[in-house]
Amino acid sequence: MRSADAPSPENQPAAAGSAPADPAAALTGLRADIDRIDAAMHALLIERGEIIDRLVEVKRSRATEGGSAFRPAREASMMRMIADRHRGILPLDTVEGIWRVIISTFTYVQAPYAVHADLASGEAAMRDTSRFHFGFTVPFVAHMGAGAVVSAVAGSKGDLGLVPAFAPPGAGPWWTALEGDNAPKIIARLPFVERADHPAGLPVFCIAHPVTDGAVTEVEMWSVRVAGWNAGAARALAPLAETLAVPDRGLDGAALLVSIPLAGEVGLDGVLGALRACGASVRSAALVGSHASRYVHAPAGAAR
Ligand SMILES: O=C(O)C(=O)C[C@]1(C(=O)O)C=C[C@@H](O)C=C1
Repeated sequence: MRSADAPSPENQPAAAGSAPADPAAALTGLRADIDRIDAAMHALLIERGEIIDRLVEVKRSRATEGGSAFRPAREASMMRMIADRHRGILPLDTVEGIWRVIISTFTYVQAPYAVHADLASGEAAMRDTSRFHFGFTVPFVAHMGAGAVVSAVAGSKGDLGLVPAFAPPGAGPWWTALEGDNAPKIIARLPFVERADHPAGLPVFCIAHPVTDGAVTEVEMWSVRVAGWNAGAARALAPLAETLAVPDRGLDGAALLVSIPLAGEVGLDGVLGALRACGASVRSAALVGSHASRYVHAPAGAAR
């Protein structure tokens, strides 16, 4: 069998600028090549499904495996490999979207789940993000507010939640509901592959029951409650860690969701120290998840 990525010799494209002697025959031949490639890709997807069947059996035999099929670390590394090896005229967005749908749908066939999304800060962008990353086979459930999303995930067997990775005006401290060993956790930040013109670029946190296998811990997410929150503390934190801050319990209380890269120099102690140095007192700090570090992709030749 000829390799799917090599055009048949008789269908080699004419050299640039030179028209083929028989354009109709050339078109027929090129379409035959496209049919051959489509059939090979389809056969590979069917074979991928058979591999997933075997993978499910292996997972069942391992004590470490939980009920959910999500493996965020594996997904992040796959998306990075895909972005790195991509070339040619097909836009990276398309390649990324195709693989997101492949992976999410194969996750779904392993263990069905729904995606609960918070539409409170706009429906169109959140729907686009959900469909881009999870396709149309995985059911989409709309909610108004991140708290409702967290509750839906907590009450489900293995569903996912999507909430904006920013605090819209009036948002509450939804992440405090992630405190506690058995509460849902942040397991990913999407999109995996970040770039300025991403077609589904709304930054979202992905929430699920705690991942027992395959969690990615490059960035830890901490829920921190402080009293004495003030403008100086907010300014001191800004260069140290990405933080969502909303009012909490009384006039000068704040609930913070702090992203702390494990490879970074600051760490949780540095963040808490900076808060204290500005007169804020730290009431509690709880780990509420982790995710892969941002993978910023720039086109070849552009600065990363
Ligand atoms: O590698 C796994 O554990 C899989 O379940 C396979 C697969 C995939 O389709 O590639 C699906 C779900 C996981 O989140 C990661 C990858």
